[in-house]
Amino acid sequence: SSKYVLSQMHPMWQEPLAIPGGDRQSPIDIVVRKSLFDPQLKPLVPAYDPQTCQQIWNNGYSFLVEYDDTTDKSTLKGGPLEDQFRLCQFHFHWGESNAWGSEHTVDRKLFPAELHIVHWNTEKYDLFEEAVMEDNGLAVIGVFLKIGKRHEGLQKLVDALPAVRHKDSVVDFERFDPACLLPSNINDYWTYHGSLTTPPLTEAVTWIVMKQHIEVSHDQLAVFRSLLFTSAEEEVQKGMVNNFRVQQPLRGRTVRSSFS
Ligand SMILES: NS(=O)(=O)c1ccc(NC(=O)NCCCCO)cc1
Ligand SMILES: [Zn+2]
Repeated sequence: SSKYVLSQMHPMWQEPLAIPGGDRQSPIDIVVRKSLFDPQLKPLVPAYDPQTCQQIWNNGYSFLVEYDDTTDKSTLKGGPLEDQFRLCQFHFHWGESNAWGSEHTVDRKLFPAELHIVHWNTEKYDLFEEAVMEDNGLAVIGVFLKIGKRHEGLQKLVDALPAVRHKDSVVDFERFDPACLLPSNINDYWTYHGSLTTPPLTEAVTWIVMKQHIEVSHDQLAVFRSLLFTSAEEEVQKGMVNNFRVQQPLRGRTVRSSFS
């Protein structure tokens, strides 16, 4: 584990003084021995159609790979979820060094990066914008990244990143199946009720954090760090690194595990 003082970080946005609700914020530290095995948790059922992949967008926080979420072609159900959810985007959070970068931690262990696959509840809501305001509106799968062998499936995405170097740049991106970024075992996960980790920080998320990480190479992660927070017009260019939120108080919440 890496004991680093990150106090001199330059947060990309100011933590608001008052947070909506504020007692189920994300990310959190997952204390493994305090998580509760729930035998009623079902296997997760992601069903993604790569044809719904549309574009990559640098939004000034991260880069989002966005999917057409106007039909039920790419869905997530099962696990802790009662309803069917629709894939809308995935993105990552990472550090300036391999010593930190993830948003969630496991027994305080930091990972160099974390993938978030974002879905919204299409049984209860008609638009993402509605779902993002409701307590069971979103489901986000979190996957930790470790530095190791090159991830062949990720390379197609890495090769496209120079085209979205600056904030607000967008490039077409087709036929990418996010399932290739999931670990081989998706039956072992932790789940808890939390929030978005960037504004609007709304407490709408059922988090599903995979126990098994995926591996990417040092060079692949280095390309993430070549992106910029700033748009092409700005004089001072800022490297897109450390785009993670610090851990938030658990406030009495229980983290359930799908494995004992
Ligand atoms: N880091 S996180 O908690 O996974 C997260 C996910 C989605 C968002 N917001 C988001 O996707 N807004 C885009 C709305 C586009 C509507 O289609 C913010 C943070
Ligand atoms: Zn995220």
